[in-house]
Amino acid sequence: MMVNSDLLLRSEIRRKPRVCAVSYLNTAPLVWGAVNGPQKGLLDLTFAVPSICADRVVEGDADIGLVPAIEMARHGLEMIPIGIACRGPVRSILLISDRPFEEIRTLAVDSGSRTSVQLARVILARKFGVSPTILTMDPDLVGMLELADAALIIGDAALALDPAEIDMPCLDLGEEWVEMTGLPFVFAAWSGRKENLKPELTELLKASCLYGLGQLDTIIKEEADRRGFSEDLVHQYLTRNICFLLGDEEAAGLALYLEYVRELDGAPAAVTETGIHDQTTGSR
Ligand SMILES: C=C(O[C@@H]1C=C(C(=O)O)C=C[C@H]1O)C(=O)O
Repeated sequence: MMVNSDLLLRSEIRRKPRVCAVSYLNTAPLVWGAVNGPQKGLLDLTFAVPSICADRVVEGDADIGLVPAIEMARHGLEMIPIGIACRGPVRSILLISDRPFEEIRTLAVDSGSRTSVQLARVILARKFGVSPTILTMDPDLVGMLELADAALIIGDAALALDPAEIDMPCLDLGEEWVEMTGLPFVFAAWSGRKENLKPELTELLKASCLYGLGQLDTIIKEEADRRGFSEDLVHQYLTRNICFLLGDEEAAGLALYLEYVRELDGAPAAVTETGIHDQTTGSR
């Protein structure tokens, strides 16, 4: 008995950290070191849409995940200051409407999203004075607009659309947020239960990200090819739209977002930060 529990304990200790990353293009730099670089083989890494990343962390199936900001707050998770943020247009969070925004009564949202659904509610309420009913669906613009007045599409599905070719009112919610508040917006960050955010793991994730940021030319070529996007789009997206290192301004943007969501319907607490104390921002 003693021997068995001892073995169990040791295998627990040796088990690789279970990390759930977002499957979209924006996550490639964050995991590049863990997939292709010096951190390769050190993590039990899986990929999923953001809503599933949150579920895996909350249900204990992952130690840490790229968790949508709203879910970090809802579940009292801690975060490390590395994730997906923007300081202007984000390009991949699009709200497309078949009528003026003030007339939206129903909004179909991508089932992979959690943070941007609440961001859409905040922008629609504060700027356009509407509080639509939310319908959760697969990210198919035509199908969404058959059932709702407007559609929220995120991630690679949004990158596959060309906003210039959409003949309907279209909002970039990153741009809307920055215009409204003067602060960056944080969509997701590496996050988990306090006891799982071990310093070695947070250092490893930081090293993987820094490695990725040093390999952007390679990432742009390989990911453009793999995902069927133009290199120009991927270059613009990863070097101008998305920020990866979260600093004090991102923290302020996150706190304000949570306050605005709380004003809409009460609840989410603040998110606490842990692990890495280097507050360099990722703006370029
Ligand atoms: C900017 C993005 O951020 C994403 C949006 C999220 C959300 O809406 O819950 C969560 C994770 C991020 O990957 C995007 O994927 O387009």
